[in-house]
Amino acid sequence: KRDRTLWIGGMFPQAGEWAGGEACFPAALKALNEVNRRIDVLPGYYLNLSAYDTRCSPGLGTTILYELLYNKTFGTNNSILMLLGPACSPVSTAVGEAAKMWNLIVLSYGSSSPALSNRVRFATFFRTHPPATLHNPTRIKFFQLFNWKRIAILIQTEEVWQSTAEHLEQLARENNIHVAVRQLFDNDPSHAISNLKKDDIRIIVGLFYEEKARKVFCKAYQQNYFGEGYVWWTIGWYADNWFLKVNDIDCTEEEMAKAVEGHFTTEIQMLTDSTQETISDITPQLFIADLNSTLRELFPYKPVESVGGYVEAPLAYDATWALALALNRSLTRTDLEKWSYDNLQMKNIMMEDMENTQFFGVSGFVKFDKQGNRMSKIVVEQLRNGVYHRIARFDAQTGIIEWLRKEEKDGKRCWNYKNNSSIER
Ligand SMILES: CC1(C)CO[C@@H](CC(=O)O)CN1
Repeated sequence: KRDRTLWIGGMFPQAGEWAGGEACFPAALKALNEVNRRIDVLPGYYLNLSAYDTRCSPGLGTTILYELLYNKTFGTNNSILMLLGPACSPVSTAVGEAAKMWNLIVLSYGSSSPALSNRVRFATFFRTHPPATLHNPTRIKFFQLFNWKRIAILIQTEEVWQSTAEHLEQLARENNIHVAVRQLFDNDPSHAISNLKKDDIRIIVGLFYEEKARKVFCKAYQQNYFGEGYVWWTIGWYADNWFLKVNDIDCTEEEMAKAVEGHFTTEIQMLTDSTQETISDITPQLFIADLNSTLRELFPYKPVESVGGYVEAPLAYDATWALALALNRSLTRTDLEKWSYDNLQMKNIMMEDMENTQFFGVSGFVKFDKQGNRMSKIVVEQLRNGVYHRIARFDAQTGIIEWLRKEEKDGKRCWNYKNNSSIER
């Protein structure tokens, strides 16, 4: 019986730079429904979500935070116990920095900016979406495996990429890998690429968004800086066939296919491969099947994969569960109905309970580190004849690589599929 209500706030972008809320809001609601059906989670209470669309805008997100804090939730005099979201990093940066002033815990499901790991600025911030810096240990692991001591980093001037590059340089130094060249570019990468060529760089880590990736590889093609002997590492979450959308560059599809052939990508694994039942007693596969059918109803004219935030939906589902489980622990230690934004003692209890929350979710094992970050596995893919193949999965916490192409069990051969021994530099 749930005759008492606890309130949480929610921020889900339905438009803007990244409309991740399109799929993440339905996923969060699914988890919330399951939580409210379970008699062992928040017994006696109904967890109510007051959710808003931030349109991925920091300004709008800030006004929504104000609404949630002051205009009470739908006329009740309840304060929200925690905030689920925001998704976009710029919104999390604005809201996350302000929220600590009200002792409000923020649990994002979609923010990748490394800056958000700063525990001084974002004292009450947690996320089930790992920071972009999580790709770096995997890059270093592969450089060590193939004895590459000399690399370059090509960086688009965006905070997320510059802070990722700094972290990568620090890891490289610690593993005596030499970052010979670090090239920044804003819009046109031509000059940066000619510098890489001049320095005879062979291993390049590219940190840029998809639209700039097309420019980079088109310019690389035009400067004949591609093919065997060069190993590019870029980002794995670009749209499929991103390199064939040539209407914003002056290269043909054939030229682009040549330029990008053989490159490697890293991306965070957001849906576990496991088939075991999760905290919500359903398997990850059943979760996805159920989400797909809901999204087909909500977005009948879109393939589910192109619904905003589809890939991150498991992170939103697990964030909702993490929040409910943390509150469930706090309920045994304090009277959450007496929560108010100046209650430091209760905030400390909720912080501790969030820090100690861990469970197996649809995105894999969920546990937060001291910066409020959740760690995940990283998947390495390689583009071969225009098709991405999953090569390996790496867990930075255990240092274990799983080779995913049995015929290349040691992974070594995955380089030599073009016999380009010249890259052993
Ligand atoms: C993997 C990606 C696309 C990285 O950006 C995140 C959004 C953000 O950090 O603003 C969402 N997930």
